[in-house]
Parts: sequence; C-alpha cells; structure tokens
Amino acid sequence: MIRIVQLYPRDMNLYGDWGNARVLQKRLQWRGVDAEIVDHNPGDPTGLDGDIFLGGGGQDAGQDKIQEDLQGHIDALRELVEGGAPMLLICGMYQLLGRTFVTGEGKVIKGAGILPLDTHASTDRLIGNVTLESPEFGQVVGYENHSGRTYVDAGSEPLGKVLRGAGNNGEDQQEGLRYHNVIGTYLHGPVLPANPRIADFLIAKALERRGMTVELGPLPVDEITEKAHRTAASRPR
Ligand SMILES: NC(=O)CC[C@H](N)C(=O)O
Repeated sequence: MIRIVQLYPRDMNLYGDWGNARVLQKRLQWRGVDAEIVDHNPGDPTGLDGDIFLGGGGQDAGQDKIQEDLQGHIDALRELVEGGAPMLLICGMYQLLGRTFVTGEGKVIKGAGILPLDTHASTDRLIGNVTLESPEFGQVVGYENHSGRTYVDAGSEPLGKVLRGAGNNGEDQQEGLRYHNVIGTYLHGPVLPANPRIADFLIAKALERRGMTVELGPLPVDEITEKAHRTAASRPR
C-alpha cells in the first residue's frame, strides 16, 4: 500500500490541485499497487507518515492559516526531503517550503526554510497558461496564477526553462525547482493529468524507497493524457 499525503488540502488546494492525488492513486492502481490518500490539515495529530507528499496552491490567507502548523513539522519535512521522499509542491506550498513569502501587504509568512528560495509579492499577478522545457520531463504544461515572485538560490536547478508564461518571477525564464526528489512548480491545472512523466517520476521514487519493483509501462490512458497535453500546449496564454 502506497500512502499519498496531501499537505493542508483544506486551505491549500486551488484550480483542482487535489486532482494530482487522484492521478497518482489511479496510475498506481492500474499497475496493481494499492494506494490511499490521506490528508494533513492544521492541528491534525497524525504525523507526516507517507510515501508521496503533495502540497497545493492557496490564497495568501490560506498560507497564513497553515504557517504555524507547518513550523511544527519542519524537522519531519526536512528529514523526508533530504532522505529522498518524492514531493510535488505547487505554487503556495512551493513558496512555503522555501524560506519566506512576503505578501503584497508586506506581511511576512514564514516558510519551512527547506527549499533554497525566497518569494515576495508584486503588485500585479502573473496569470495564464505556461509551457516549459524540462531536461528531465520534456515539455511540461500548466496554468499559473500568483502574485509571488520566487528567486531560487544561484546554483539550484529549476524544473525547466519557460517557453511561454512567467514562471518563477517573469524575469529569468526559470520555472520551479528540482531539489532531491522534490518538484516545486507554479503549475496548476492540475499539473499531473497532462504531464504523466512527472506523475510516474514520483511513483517510481516512492516504489524504489519501499523496495518494490513494478514495471511502469504504458497505460490505456496514455492517448488521453497525450491529447490533454497537446490541447493545453496549443491554448493561447
Ligand atoms: N496560486 C497560488 O498558490 C498563489 C500563491 C500566493 N498566494 C501568490 O499569490 O503568489
């Protein structure tokens, strides 16, 4: 049984980010592996025990709400990240696994300080469809909507190079971050249905860590995901 943990889905779950958990669960089940989805929300007594971790996007107010609980789980999260646990962090949670997010009102929301990045909001929002080229995953498509501008430390590896859209900050053509087995990105959509290579990367890492050998071959859904990808890539910004 593979356990997929959603981090703060009550407050951090925009534009269908929850769909990422469903994609992972289904792709595992189609390969004959049972998978359950468990949620961690502020105040939940349960520890962060799982195989794949997902964090979604959220409004500034949602980020503010979860920051205290997040501070209480920094050690556990750091251990997971440094130990190679697969994690997909979207937008608001991508920002909050970094060091700080300074909102448009100048409020400082504390992050976990695990990812080498800082974010500050600007007056305008970066909104629209995104296409990027990733060395690992090829073309990746999704949708962004954020006020935050994220700057990753020099020497860190982005998820990819922006071909269309703004990405981390609209300036350096970088989108997201790759760090151990963490993928940080601004892409909603949700991102996994149209980018199954990222889904299978997370699945492969989870299975590897559990010592399970499972062939991640083609799936009957491949044709549909291909079509979804092409359609998303052809849409105007
Ligand atoms: N879509 C999001 O997760 C937004 C994150 C954050 N509130 C921002 O505006 O930058």
